Amino acid sequence: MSLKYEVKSNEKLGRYLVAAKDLKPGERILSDQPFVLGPNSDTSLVCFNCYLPLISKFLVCKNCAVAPICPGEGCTDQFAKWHSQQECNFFRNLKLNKGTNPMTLVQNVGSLLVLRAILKRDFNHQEWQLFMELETHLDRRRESDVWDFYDNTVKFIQSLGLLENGQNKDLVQKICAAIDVNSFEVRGPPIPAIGCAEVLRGLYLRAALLAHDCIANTHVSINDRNELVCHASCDIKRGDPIYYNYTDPLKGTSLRQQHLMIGKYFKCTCARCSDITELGTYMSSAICPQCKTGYISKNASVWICNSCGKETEPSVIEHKIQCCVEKLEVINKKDEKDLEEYIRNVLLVLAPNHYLLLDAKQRLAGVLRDTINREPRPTKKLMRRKIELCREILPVLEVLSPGICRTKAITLYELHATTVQLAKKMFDAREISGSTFVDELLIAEKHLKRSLEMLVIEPGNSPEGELCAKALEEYRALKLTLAKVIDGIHAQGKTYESESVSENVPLHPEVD
Ligand SMILES: C[S@@+](CC[C@H](N)C(=O)[O-])C[C@H]1O[C@@H](n2cnc3c(N)ncnc32)[C@H](O)[C@@H]1O
Repeated sequence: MSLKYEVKSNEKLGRYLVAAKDLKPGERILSDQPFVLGPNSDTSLVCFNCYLPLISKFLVCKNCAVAPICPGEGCTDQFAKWHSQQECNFFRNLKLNKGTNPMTLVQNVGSLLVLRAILKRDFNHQEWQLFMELETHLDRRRESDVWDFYDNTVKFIQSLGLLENGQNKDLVQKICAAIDVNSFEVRGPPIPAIGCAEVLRGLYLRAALLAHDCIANTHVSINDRNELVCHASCDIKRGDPIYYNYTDPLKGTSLRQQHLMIGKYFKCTCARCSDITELGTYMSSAICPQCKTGYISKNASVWICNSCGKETEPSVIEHKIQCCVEKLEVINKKDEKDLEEYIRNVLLVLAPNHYLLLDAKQRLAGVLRDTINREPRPTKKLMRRKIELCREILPVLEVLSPGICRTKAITLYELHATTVQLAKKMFDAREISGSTFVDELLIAEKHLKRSLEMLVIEPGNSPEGELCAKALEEYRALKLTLAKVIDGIHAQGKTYESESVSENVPLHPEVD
């Protein structure tokens, strides 16, 4: 199969990938196995073989008698194994020749990824060369705190005798930098019965060449076996750069730029970063304190209103926004009332799609989902509110993550689920006719279909892949319910006629 991408290089981006042919949304561009994968520098202890967190006890590998591994039955077959034969032999020699004991590795688990990368030098020379060619921004790091932060890792690697005569410590700093600048977050194996997992970092030599844009044209997923797959999220024309978003698209420009500058050492100049309205979403804007109708956005150091054109003193507005940030930090983000109150108050200060409001709305939709699924008789009011929140979030996602997007797929799935639940409740209570019920089910079907179109590219063995399987079952069930309701209408001697419920008007918006 011919490659879907080519590697190019320019002064601004360094090396980057471009489409070698026209690419369609959902088309696979590349897949990649990790060069190295491992825990973060601040992680707690994990099994050296499968990366499952080791909470209270651990065993050591029988062969090397050094590497901490899962207790009891040992690691399950489900997850990839990282304690290779070469590493095991290396540890065994350390134990025999230097008296290295398991506690040394336990205390240095944050340096394991660097250790595993340096061991590749002797066992996979070709990949090692590619790894050494990655962008590191080493000179900029030399003057920063991060250089001192990795001093312990340098000392640890040195103590293992891995730096040959004359090889300077910069090699370790370079490995740390290559990992920081180029790695992807990877979900570690979930703890059985608890479900939560460590966040790992994986370095993928081909995917590392993807350049950044705050409006990506790709969708990246990593499956349980740690394979990374990159799909086109929208149409990409031959010769166009292939972009991945290194930051969180649901954060405002200043936070995204801060993240890119600190972690990746560049100032993003993409279309979204160059537009004070963030492509018309006003995601970092506030309500103009002067005209009270327009939105003020920051242009260089000036806050200016899009309606009355007046400027607002930066310290005044920045103080207000900071209060909203701090308030969100302290409220109980699992409490419906706290979140509702926060949204109510902050709507008086910030533009309606401000990223703080979107964050609170997403959390509230999650809380409502849990309540609706838990309660035997959830109220219509709860369901309507959840539908309203999904409808408010979706248009912003359409602008910021056009095409295939994981958050959009999940939000559409949630919107479909609650639309079905609400319509069913009202139909069972004879509050709506059979035809209105069918109309609502058809709207839900449309949302579910769009969600499925995005979820189908998720790996089967990921939470999103599992959601895809569930959504498929629900799609079949929805089709059956639709047929049954239409049959019921016919059995009454009537015909189904669309009552054309507008999608934007919540069904029967009276309060319960
Ligand atoms: C993950 S690496 C990408 C591969 C890298 N260009 C190389 O040649 O090895 C990330 C680095 O690429 C550059 N880069 C990626 N996207 C960029 C962008 N939109 N603007 C400026 N630099 C970018 C920055 O130097 C960044 O630290």
